[in-house]
Amino acid sequence: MTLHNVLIIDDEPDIRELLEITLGRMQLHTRAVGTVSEAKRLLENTHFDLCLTDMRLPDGDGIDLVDHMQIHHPNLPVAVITAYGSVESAVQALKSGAFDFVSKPVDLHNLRRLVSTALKLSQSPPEDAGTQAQQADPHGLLGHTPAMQRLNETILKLARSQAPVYILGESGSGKERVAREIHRRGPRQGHPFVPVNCGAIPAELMESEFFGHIKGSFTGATADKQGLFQAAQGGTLLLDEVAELPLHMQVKLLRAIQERAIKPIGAAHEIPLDVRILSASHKDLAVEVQAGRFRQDLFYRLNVIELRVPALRERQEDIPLLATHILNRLADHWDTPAKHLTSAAIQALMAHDYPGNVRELENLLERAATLTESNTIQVADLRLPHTTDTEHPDPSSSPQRPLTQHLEQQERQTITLALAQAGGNPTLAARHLGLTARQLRHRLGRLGLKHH
Ligand SMILES: Nc1ncnc2c1ncn2[C@@H]1O[C@H](COP(=O)(O)OP(=O)(O)OP(=O)(O)O)[C@@H](O)[C@H]1O
Repeated sequence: MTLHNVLIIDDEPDIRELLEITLGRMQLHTRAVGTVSEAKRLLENTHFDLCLTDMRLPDGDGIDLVDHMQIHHPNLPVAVITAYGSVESAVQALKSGAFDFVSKPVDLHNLRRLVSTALKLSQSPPEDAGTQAQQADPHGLLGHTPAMQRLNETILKLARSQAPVYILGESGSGKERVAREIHRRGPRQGHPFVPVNCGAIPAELMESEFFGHIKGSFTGATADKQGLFQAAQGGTLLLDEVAELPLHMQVKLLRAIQERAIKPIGAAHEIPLDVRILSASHKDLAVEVQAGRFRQDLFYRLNVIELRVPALRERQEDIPLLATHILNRLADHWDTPAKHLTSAAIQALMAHDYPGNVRELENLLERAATLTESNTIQVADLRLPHTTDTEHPDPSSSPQRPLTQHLEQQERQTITLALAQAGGNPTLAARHLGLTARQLRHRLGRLGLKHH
């Protein structure tokens, strides 16, 4: 077995020694230097698997080194050691491309976690965003437009970092899919990805949902319950619709992120956390902060890196590819031959505005594929607002009907998705939907969805 090589940069001999001893016990080989220039020299002719640098060095700061490595050694993970409580410099280092940080005094548990993540990274060099494999990947983000290629490239970079990412984009534009990709392409891939819809959990249950509780800690707590943070241990937690978090939860969340630990309700001790936090919203959080509805300190912690998912109307050229993919998926699902769009129908799809983005395209095609008997979908079958066939009005689209239908379809999709994400487990799906298991059963019955 080859020993992994770690470069330590710190000007305090005591800390250098402590780190060398600790990493040595982890069967790692170390080299330690005290200045930026020595580090740069060593990096030129020695292979390293990880670099651990202090922030304040005699001839520069840790950020200079992070910048240098992004250019000259982009595949080498670098982590910074920050002074106790200096959140700003940690955030700045993450923004510059450091994959993680530890704060002084260095906690050995955190250090070990960081090192093992880093070593996974250095074993798997970044992939090429444009590969065929990725385009054919059913879980990946489809799209050839420059906007999507840029997004895919950024995702691969962010997957290698542990920095919190705030994903901003219109409803249905693919924010959750982006978050899944960040998780799936990074070193946490073998661990859970837990999406939480912050708008769907009743405020009074939120603390227990997030942090868990101990049996008997409040009326109704009849058994110990693991919270969502613990469910995501080792993996990634997506705080979806994060702008909906009530202020009292924002405080608790900030604390959990800062301390990297949680305390279940009624528990005597904190539990250390190893969870990467991603968040998403269709609302602009900066605006929410200005309006006093979102805490600035939490915003600052979540929004270390901001990633915008383009609206579908900004990448119209991707619509044919997406449409074909969706129709093929439906055909697979229904076990029928795939339906095709006429070129006029493709044109019409490309000209549509999509306030509901990719999800709207999916719904629209599902409706068209369901209602069209033939294997070819024509413009009229799409029932786009400006292409409605006025000579043959559809009796089912009386003024009140479309909204009810639309809502029902949304509900159906949300529930189906939740069940799929929960691996078919209705209790888990109900929890993610903010419903009781009984409420979910009732809805499944009403929508005619059978669940086995
Ligand atoms: N680039 C893409 N390629 C393939 N499918 C996509 C892409 N973007 C989005 N989708 C699909 O569109 C649907 C909506 O995406 P997703 O749920 O990620 O959006 P969202 O922005 O999180 O929505 P919301 O704002 O409602 O939470 C999903 O079924 C997703 O798989």
